Amino acid sequence: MAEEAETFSLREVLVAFTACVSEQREVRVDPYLAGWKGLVRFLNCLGTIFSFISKDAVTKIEIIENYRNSDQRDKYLTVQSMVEYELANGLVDLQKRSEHPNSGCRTFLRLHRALHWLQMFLEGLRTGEDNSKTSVICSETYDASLANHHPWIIRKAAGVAFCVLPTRNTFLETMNVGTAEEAVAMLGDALPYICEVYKITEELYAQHKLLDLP
Ligand SMILES: CCCCCCCC/C=C\CCCCCCCC(=O)N[C@@H](COP(=O)(O)O)[C@H](O)/C=C/CCCCCCCCCCCCC
Repeated sequence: MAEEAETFSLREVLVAFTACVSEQREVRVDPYLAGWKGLVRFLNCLGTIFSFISKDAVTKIEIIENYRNSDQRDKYLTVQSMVEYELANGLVDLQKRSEHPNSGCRTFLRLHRALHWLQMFLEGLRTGEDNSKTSVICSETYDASLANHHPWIIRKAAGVAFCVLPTRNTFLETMNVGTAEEAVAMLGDALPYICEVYKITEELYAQHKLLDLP
């Protein structure tokens, strides 16, 4: 675990998200997944109580990675090309999970919702008081976002896990970018990029009426 903590770098994660948006305002899938993989590495350092969360994230990352490693890899280069390809070929379960339970669109939507939480959580960390509780920032932002899509049992388990999170400054210092102040400055630089990735994806999914995929 200590080894994983050493290899986690907030800088790498944030750089991945800053590389997501192309000049055509498309969201590139590979850096998006790289960003999530870095976050999962960080989550694994926080203790086994978070394993059920990281396992679910890894499952979803791997589903999309498998598309990127398949014969159809080019169709999954960006979120836009993925949506276009899967919809045009009837590869998305729109009403009920049945023939295509792990479509790229459905799986990406789960990560996209989690990105909304991440955006709010990082903003809460960035603007919080020195000794504010990460657990409170985490549960407030979770309740305002992802929790709306989770059943009671997951919400309960998540609430219990959040209780072990350290104070804000300790949390910021584990990010391997220097002092808490330096981590805050880096978050300030990177958050607009994360917000942009979220906004573009949200608009795309809304345009195609995909925001409630089962
Ligand atoms: C920059 C460093 C600081 C931030 C560190 C954050 C680290 C977060 C790393 C990963 C976040 C995990 C993302 C989880 C994706 C969840 C996707 C999802 O909603 N899955 C549910 C629905 O899936 P289907 O059943 O429809 O296939 C699934 O039911 C969920 C299961 C697991 C529970 C998810 C709880 C998520 C809580 C939010 C993350 C808390 C991490 C706190 C650590 C600071």
